[in-house]
Amino acid sequence: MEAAAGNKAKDAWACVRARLLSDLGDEVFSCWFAGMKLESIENGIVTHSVPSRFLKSWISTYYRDKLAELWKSESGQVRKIDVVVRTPIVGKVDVVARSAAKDAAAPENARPVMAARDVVQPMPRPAAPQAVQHSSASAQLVEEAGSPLDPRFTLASFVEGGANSFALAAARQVAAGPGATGVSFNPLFIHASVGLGKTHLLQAVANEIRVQRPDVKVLYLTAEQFMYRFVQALQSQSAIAFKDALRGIDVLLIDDVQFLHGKQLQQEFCHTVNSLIDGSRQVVVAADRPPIELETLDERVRSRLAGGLLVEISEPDQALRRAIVDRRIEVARLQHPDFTVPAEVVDFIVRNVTTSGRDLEGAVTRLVGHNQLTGAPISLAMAEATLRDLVRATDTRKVKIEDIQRIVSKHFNVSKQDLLSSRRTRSIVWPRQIAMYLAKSMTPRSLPEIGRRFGGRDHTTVLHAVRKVEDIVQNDDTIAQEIEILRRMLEN
Ligand SMILES: Nc1ncnc2c1ncn2[C@@H]1O[C@H](COP(=O)(O)OP(=O)(O)OP(=O)(O)O)[C@@H](O)[C@H]1O
Repeated sequence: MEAAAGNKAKDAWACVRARLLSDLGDEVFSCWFAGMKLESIENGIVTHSVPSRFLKSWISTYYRDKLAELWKSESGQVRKIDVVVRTPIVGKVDVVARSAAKDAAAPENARPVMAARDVVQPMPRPAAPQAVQHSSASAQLVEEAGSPLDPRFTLASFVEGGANSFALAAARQVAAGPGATGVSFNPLFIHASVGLGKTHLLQAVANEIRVQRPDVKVLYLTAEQFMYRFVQALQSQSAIAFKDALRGIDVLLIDDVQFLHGKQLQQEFCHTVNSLIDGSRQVVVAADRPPIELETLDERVRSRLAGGLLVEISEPDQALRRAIVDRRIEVARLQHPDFTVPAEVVDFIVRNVTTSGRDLEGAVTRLVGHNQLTGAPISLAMAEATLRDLVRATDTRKVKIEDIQRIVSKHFNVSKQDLLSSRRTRSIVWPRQIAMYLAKSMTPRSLPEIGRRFGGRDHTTVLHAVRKVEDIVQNDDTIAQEIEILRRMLEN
């Protein structure tokens, strides 16, 4: 935005915010709009960004008209409101929201975001197993609240490798219960970027407990489902019964906790987790980043979650990728015994699809689909054509911290050594902060890892740098453009 136009837009947004606050009240405003930012106004289209896919859908479904009405009263030229998802912590907009939403159980009208989990799915997914019946009404209430489990997600079907062996060992331990070894980690917090097996592991724990320890009350919920159920219970005046029922759970598994929003819901979540842990019940939580980086969560919730065992699943190495592909081919062959994949095609997938278990599975699934639909045997040429976009997606996501350090050093004319040193002169501190900001926004690396790669700095130093640059980018168009140029250089 031009400076004058930018200021006008910011003023208009301040007025719209104030009207939202006064019309909707403090609680609703802080729940849905506190993290909303104005990204741009172009050709009558106002683009807002929010920190999560869930918020995007909720606001688009329930508040888009309200936003449009308020914006139109500020400027007659506004025609349309767009809401997009920005990546957390930094202000980068990620318009392509992740497709997986795991709440198949929530009623359609109460569920703004429900994309199909796997678009290409050659094997019919078996129906979810019947919920274990517990006698009391409260147990029944909780059973109904749970998200359905995918019976394919078991500990046995989870392929072990260096990237996930610690997480798998912790999951096995929780599934076996503290009685098995006397050791317990509470809460167990598993974090990993997209598609690396968090949901698989959490559901595997629930599936295992249901089979091996049927007396144990286990509940798997996504954070979104937790929110829906709580809101439903509040509306139907059954909140107390619902809270009691939740607190009677033996093992509570909450997935995608980065989507937990709203002050009251976070408080309820925190109370539930506290009372379970205080009562020696097990809590397992998964998220796409460690607790310290869950910026939308209340400080108390973050510190509670950080107080147990933190386990990261990192990107699969070559051996693990190969094992996942081999396993997936084996499973496909159960249904399609003629399905064969030449070794060179397996090598091609393992070398080129490097980011997640989901993409590796997707690659095999596509080959099955192609093979079944066309009858053509799998060949390298066919794989290259069919998997082109998966390979390209992998390539573009591969910005390395070393590249960021190299390009930022060159751009600001400082040496890489200075960038990693402890020198505190402004001419070095600023490029260093920009480099850390880019590392956070363009790579899947966590704050502690970025800190380590920048001369062994603490994660709080990285967080400070990220926030500082983010603030400046919001308010200074020249610096925003300079950073955009660096971003493009890195993407090319
Ligand atoms: N180590 C593994 N062994 C077997 N399958 C795996 C492994 N890692 C990932 N997968 C498979 O990849 C797919 C994606 O995994 P999952 O949904 O558990 O990822 P996630 O970390 O929860 O992703 P998201 O952050 O998008 O929710 C699943 O079908 C899962 O079975």
